Amino acid sequence: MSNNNSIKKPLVGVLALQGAFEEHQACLEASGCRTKQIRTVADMTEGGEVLDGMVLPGGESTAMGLIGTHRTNGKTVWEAIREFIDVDKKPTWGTCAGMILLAERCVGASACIQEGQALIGGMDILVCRNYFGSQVSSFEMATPPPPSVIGNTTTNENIDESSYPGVFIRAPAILSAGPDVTVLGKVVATPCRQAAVVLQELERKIENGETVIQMGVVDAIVRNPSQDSKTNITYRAVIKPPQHVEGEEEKKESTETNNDGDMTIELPGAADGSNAREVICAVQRNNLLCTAFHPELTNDYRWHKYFASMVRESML
Ligand SMILES: NC(=O)CC[C@H](N)C(=O)O
Repeated sequence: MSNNNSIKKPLVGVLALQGAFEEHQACLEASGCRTKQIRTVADMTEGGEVLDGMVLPGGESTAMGLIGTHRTNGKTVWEAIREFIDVDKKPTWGTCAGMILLAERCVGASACIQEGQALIGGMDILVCRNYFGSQVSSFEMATPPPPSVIGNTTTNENIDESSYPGVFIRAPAILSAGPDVTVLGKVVATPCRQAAVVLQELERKIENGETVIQMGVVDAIVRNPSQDSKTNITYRAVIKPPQHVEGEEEKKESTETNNDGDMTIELPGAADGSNAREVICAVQRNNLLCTAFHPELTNDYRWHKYFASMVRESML
């Protein structure tokens, strides 16, 4: 095994089934990485060089799920990516549709998939698809800047703490995040009409004390037992109403996950009559990074540089 990683440029795979993969490649290359388009399981190892990280781009998560879970023989691309994340612990970043794929739980209409959205999972978050509206209501909004790059920051590299131009295109929002997820950014935004209906239905169920498993609009990942001891658990993600113990101070945004994978959530409340809510737009959990917006559609490489630093750090 060659160990000259300090001079080796990281090799980042970009899932290229559909969506904005070429734009990600350009930004990653401008941030000191080499890139490779990934369409099949074989692409992930072909050529003898292992990938150091992976990016799942924006696009259409249902379409990507249909291709990514298609099995000809051997592993599906989704299974290979799960292993890449869980077993190899390689840095993986999902943007927009890619973030949906990395979520453990997802609400929002996915009309054509009966068994629920084909999620890869791994990030302990509940996302709402298309929260910010349809394609025509795409917009740009200031979002918090990414964390500063990890590792050897040269002193002459200025740390830019100005807001980051978030490009939101049919973007999902994160409604709640588990206790070991680091929230890297929040925005205040009104859900689109369709998302408001989904939220209302979720809120109604939660208020009635109903446990949400799959309610038509809720797609929850179902893990299968596998050979690997690390993932040798079968659970169905379940959303339960929050348990308020009398006298205990009410916890904001409480999200707890027990060992069965059940999740107790509290949805972000409407701030005022406009129904705007404070939702999460960027998170990290160990080797996983998710952003609801599209950093690959701007000339601001700060998020790509941050991810590149996560990848370099993992190679040490
Ligand atoms: N720009 C995007 O990636 C949009 C995501 C899309 N709304 C989905 O559900 O997959």
